[in-house]
Order: sequence, then structure tokens, then C-alpha cells
Amino acid sequence: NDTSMQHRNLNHMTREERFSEAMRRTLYALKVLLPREGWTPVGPEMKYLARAIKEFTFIIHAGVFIPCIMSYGTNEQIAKWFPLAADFRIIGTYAQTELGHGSFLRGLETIATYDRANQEFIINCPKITAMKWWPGDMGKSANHVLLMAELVIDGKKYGMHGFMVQIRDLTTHEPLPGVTVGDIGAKLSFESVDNGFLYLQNVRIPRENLLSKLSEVHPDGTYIKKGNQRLMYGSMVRVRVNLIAHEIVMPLAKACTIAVRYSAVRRQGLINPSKEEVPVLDYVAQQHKLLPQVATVFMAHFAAKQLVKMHHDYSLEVEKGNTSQLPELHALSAGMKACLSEQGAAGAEIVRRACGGHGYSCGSGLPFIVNRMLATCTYEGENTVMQLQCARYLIKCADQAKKDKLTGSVWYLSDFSNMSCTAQTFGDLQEPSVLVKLHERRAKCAVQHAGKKMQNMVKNGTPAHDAWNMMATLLINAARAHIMQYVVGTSVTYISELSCSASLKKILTQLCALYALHNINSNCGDFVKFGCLTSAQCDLAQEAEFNLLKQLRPDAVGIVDSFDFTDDILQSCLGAYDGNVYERLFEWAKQAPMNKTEVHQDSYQYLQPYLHEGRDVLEGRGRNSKL
Ligand SMILES: CCCCCCCCCCCCCCCCCCCCCCCC(=O)SCCNC(=O)CCNC(=O)[C@H](O)C(C)(C)COP(=O)(O)OP(=O)(O)OC[C@H]1O[C@@H](n2cnc3c(N)ncnc32)[C@H](O)[C@@H]1OP(=O)(O)O
Ligand SMILES: Cc1cc2nc3c(=O)[nH]c(=O)nc-3n(C[C@H](O)[C@H](O)[C@H](O)COP(=O)(O)OP(=O)(O)OC[C@H]3O[C@@H](n4cnc5c(N)ncnc54)[C@H](O)[C@@H]3O)c2cc1C
Repeated sequence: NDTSMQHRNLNHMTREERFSEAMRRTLYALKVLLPREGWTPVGPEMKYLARAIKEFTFIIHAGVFIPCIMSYGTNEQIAKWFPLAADFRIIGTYAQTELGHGSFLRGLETIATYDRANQEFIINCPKITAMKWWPGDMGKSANHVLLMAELVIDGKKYGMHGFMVQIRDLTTHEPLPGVTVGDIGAKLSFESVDNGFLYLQNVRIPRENLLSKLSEVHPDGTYIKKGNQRLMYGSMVRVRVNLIAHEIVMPLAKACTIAVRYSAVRRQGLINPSKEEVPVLDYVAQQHKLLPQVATVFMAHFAAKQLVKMHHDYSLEVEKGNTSQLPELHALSAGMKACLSEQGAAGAEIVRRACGGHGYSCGSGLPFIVNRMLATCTYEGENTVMQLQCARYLIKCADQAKKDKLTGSVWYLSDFSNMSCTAQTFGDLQEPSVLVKLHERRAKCAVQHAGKKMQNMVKNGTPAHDAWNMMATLLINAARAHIMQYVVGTSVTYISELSCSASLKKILTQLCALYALHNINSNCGDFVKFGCLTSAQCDLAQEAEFNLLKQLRPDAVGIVDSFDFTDDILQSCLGAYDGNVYERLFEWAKQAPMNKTEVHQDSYQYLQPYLHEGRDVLEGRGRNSKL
């Protein structure tokens, strides 16, 4: 209810206005919302933050830069930089990606050379491709970066390390000497974020600015390794774990809220010719577009909660020096981020398109969501690269399963029990336990299929790296199958253990079955090819899905209402709680800058000659235009 936090009409703002507005809101919110003593907003504040996050800037500062200080800094470095960053007295970003490299980190070209005489690092971007490019908040806001660069001592390279580098003066905010920094220009989304470029030439930083939790450089240039170097990739694992809730589940829930509410209001056409026009939500085709996406929101939410818990438990183990869970967590976080962002982004577009012409209007709030979700498929690990990382782990586990009993998320790879499906009715295929088994079997066969193909190629003389490259599509499918079985399995377990009313549990169970069946019906080729289902059972799977659409239709609006978004957060003429779609759209359009005047001066200026000539012709004075 604080007017300072009420949304302005972002669609009618320029990019610079949106950048300024996001900064104003974020810093105002920081002052008002968050308790000064700490960075852990609780209760309604956190709920508000999570729902309003798209309107804030400094997400990289808060969601990546600060956690990196905690992950890579020594206690002294944390004590120095965390309080400054937590209170926004320094603004930072995570500067890793370069103009020439984003996925292949061993190809990064920014260099940090140790200068023993002065006990400093000299930072250089040796060529244009080494320039840092993309980091959020870097173009105009950040005055510090957590710079990921190749450490070099006496000509020897030690790999990527994290360095704290100040890039702007803390008083004037001007770039420091040797620093060329700016905004990278308009993008598909994140209009309010100043993703930036950063070119460093002979920038000197103290030796103490090498974040030294995992390794350090002594004054004489001696390099000391202090832990599992793969922890250097730890920040990316954490962001992949965290972004699922914030950037996939939350936006998809908003898009579904808008589309389902609108579909309950929008009347268009007839089902029974003798009856009145129906709400488009009564069309099974519309239900088939919307309800599986609503189910995805819940299943991704449940699976993400499990992954966050796994990351938390892993982090506690790392503190004790035990990094044994890292390979499994890396594979799962990489695979989940890739597969759920792919499903989420596609799902947001499906529900946007289901809103017809008004879904194409920015007044619906949907284009903003769709475009922003598209970025989740690229940042924090491009999806294909992430799926291949996940597949790399699965192939290794499949080999190990031949001699060991596996545990964790890959346990099913060593399950050699009879997994054939005995379903005779579509009701059998709505059973959670049957759906879990089907997904486990499909995943196991997909992993084994990819592995076998590569083994055969290598046996026939193909180098392993070429076999890997040629089977990439099968490996990606195996990663997707693995994640789908994880999402279905964790959701079934989560719902079964949830203490809630029987009616709520029934709805959640139906949504889980709908998610699983939609996945089966969208990938039935795999399920038949791997002998998981017969062709007749595939027909039953379709019947089972359609039956669930019918059962869930009456509760569709109630289910999305349970996401509890305010109209102010949704920013949608189609999804407002009161359902006054047409009045809101008209009011919204009238506010467009184009409608400030009845006659748009520029259009009149260019049209004027033609308008006058047309008038003359109509009034019989002029000749017919040659046009
Ligand atoms: C009121 C005020 C409010 C204020 C603001 C409001 C804020 C509210 C709170 C904030 C909450 C926010 C939550 C989060 C939301 C986030 C929003 C996100 C916004 C955009 C962020 C985007 C940021 C970025 O994009 S950063 C850059 C990301 N870049 C990447 O991900 C690069 C991807 N590439 C790689 O990771 C590597 O190159 C890789 C893995 C592909 C290959 O590496 P490499 O060549 O070295 O390894 P391999 O040879 O393939 O494998 C070797 C070996 O290593 C293992 N391994 C690889 N990676 C990892 C890893 N990460 N962890 C562990 N192990 C790893 C691999 O498995 C191999 O192991 P083997 O045993 O040898 O098989
Ligand atoms: C909105 C947004 C915000 C971002 N924020 C940040 C930030 O704050 N900090 C930061 O450091 N970076 C940031 N990034 C950069 C982001 O992390 C990179 O864009 C991402 O890692 C992908 O790398 P790339 O752009 O080099 O793509 P590439 O790796 O060049 O991908 C191009 C194509 O090559 C394919 N490809 C690449 N490698 C392989 C492979 N091994 N096998 C098969 N196919 C492959 C990919 O699948 C893709 O199709 C951001 C990007 C975006 C879009």
C-alpha cells in the first residue's frame, strides 16, 4: 500500500526511465523493507520480494556478488567486504563472461599477472574478445566487480580465479584509470538492468584482493592450493539452484494466473450451437494449453525445494571439507536449470499465445514475462552445455552401475527389477507410483542407449571425443529424461508427505499426474521405443491426460488464485482479480504516450500533403493522385 512502491506503467517508459525507476524502487525498498541488521527479509517482506523481484535491479549484486564473497573469500575478506556489500555501500557484479567466451571458461582471456615487486596483480584484457561482456548491474551501477580471470605468476598459468576489482570512484562514480565500462545496449528483456561491458588495461589491485578461500599467493609469489578447485565453480551451482524458484517458477506462475483468469472471462465461439458463447477455458484445446503449465509450476516448485535442500546440506558438508556430493549436485543443478528453464520458457509462450491478440499486447503483462524467461535458457550456463554436463555425469554413473549399487538421484540406473508396465485402464496410468516407474525406466533406457551408441562407435575406432560430439543429441535427451524422472519422483514424494487437507492433496496429486502424463504424451516415442509402454497404453495415457483436464477445469481459477499475486505485481489488464479485462485494456491504451494528443504532430506533418490532396480529390477540385 506504499505509493512509493506502486508500479509505474513500465510499458510506456523508455529504457533509461525503466533503469532509473528500478533503481529508485530497489533502494527505497531496501531502506523500508529490509531490517538494517541483516540481509534476511522474513515473512511478508520475503514473500513480497520474491513476487516483486522482476521490478528490482541489483539482482546480480544481491544474488551473485554477495554470495561469491561468502564462497570465495577468507574470513578477513568476508569481514571487510560483506558488510559494505550487504548495505549497498559498494555495488558489485559477477564479471566472468567475455565478448569471446561465455560457456567455455577455460577459454577466458582476461589475465591477472602477479607483480612481486609491488605485491599487486596487474589486470589486463589483452584483446577485444577478452573484454567482459554481459554482467548485470555492471554498465552504470556497479563500482566493484568480482572479476574471474586467469592467474599468471612468472609466466605460468594457474586457471580462473576471483579478484575483487574496484572500477568506479566511490565519490564521483567515474570509471577509474584503465577502466572502460558501459552499457551493452538494448536486449530482448531485462530492460531495467544495465548489463555492461568492461575493458581493463593495466589496472593494479593489491595482492589481498585475490579471493583466497580456495587458493592464495604469498608475497614472494608462491601459489598455494587450499581446497577442491572445482569449488571455484561453486557460485554458478548456487545461482542455478536459486534461479529456478525466482526466475522460472515465479514468472510461469504469473503467466498462468493471467492466462487462466483471462480464459475464464473471455467468451468466444460456441461449443453447443444452441447455447451461448462459451468462456474459452471450456475448450479442451485451451485446457490442454494451460493446465499442464499450471502443473509445471507446482512440480518445478516442489523439485526446486528439494534441490535447495540438497544444496544446503551439501554446503554444510563442504564446510567440514567433504565435497563428495559436488559431482551429483553439479549434474542435478545443471540439468534442472536447463530442463526447467526450457519447459518454463516454452510454457510461458504457450499460455501467452492462448490469450489471442490481447496476449500480444504489453498490457497483458505476458510479453514481459515470456521475454524475460527466455534469458533463463542462456544465462548461468547455456542450456545445451548444461545438459551435456548432466549427461557426462549420467554416462559415468551408468558405467559404475554395472558393478555398484548407486544411490542419490541416479539410483534407478542400478535398478534391474522388472519395470514393465501392466496398466490396463487410463486410471491405472494416473497412479503416481506407475508414473514414477515409467519415468525411471525411460530415463534408464535413454542413458544406456546413449552410452551404448558411443561405446559401439569407440569399438569401431571412432575417437571418444568424436563419439561424444556425434551422440550429443542422445545425451541431451538422456539428461532431459533424468531430470523429468527426478521432478516427477520428488513431487510424488513431496505431495505424499505433505500435511494438508484431503481435498488439497487430491488436487496436487491430479496436477502431478497431469504433469507426468503430459510429459509422457509429449515424448511417447521414447516410452514406446524403450518398451516402457505399448501403443495401446499410449492411447490410455492420452485418455488419462484428457480425463485430468476435465477434472481440474472447475478448480482452474482457484488454483491460480492460490499463487496469491496482487494486481500490482501482475501488472496485467487480462489477469486482474476483478476480471474487468476490456475496461482495463482501454484505460491502459489511453495512457500510452502516443495518445497524449489527439493529432500526433509528426504523423500529421508527414501525412499533410497527402491528406490535403485526398480532400481536394474527394471535393472534386484535384485530379486523381498518380498513387
Ligand atoms: C529490497 C531490495 C532488493 C534487492 C534486490 C533483490 C534481490 C533479492 C534476493 C536475490 C535472490 C536471487 C536468487 C537468484 C536469482 C538469479 C537471477 C539470475 C540473473 C542472471 C544471472 C546470470 C549470471 C551469469 O550468467 S554468470 C556466468 C555463467 N556462466 C556459466 O555458467 C559458464 C558455463 N560453463 C561452465 O560452467 C564450464 O565452462 C563447463 C562446466 C561447461 C566446462 O568447464 P570445464 O571445461 O572446466 O570442465 P569440464 O572439462 O567440462 O569438466 C571437468 C570436471 O569438472 C566438473 N565440473 C564442471 N563444472 C562444475 C561445477 N560447476 N561444479 C562442480 N564440478 C564441475 C565436471 O563435472 C568434470 O568432472 P569429471 O569428474 O571430470 O567428469
Ligand atoms: C540476460 C543475461 C544476463 C547475464 N548476466 C551475466 C552476468 O551477470 N555475469 C556473467 O559473467 N555473464 C552473464 N551472462 C552471460 C551468460 O552467462 C552467457 O551468455 C552464457 O554463459 C552463454 O555463453 P555464450 O554467450 O558464450 O554462448 P556460447 O557458449 O557461445 O553458445 C552459443 C551456442 O554454442 C553452443 N555451444 C557452446 N559450447 C558448446 C558445447 N561444448 N557443446 C555443444 N554446444 C555448445 C551453445 O549451445 C549455443 O547454442 C548473462 C547473459 C544474459 C543473456
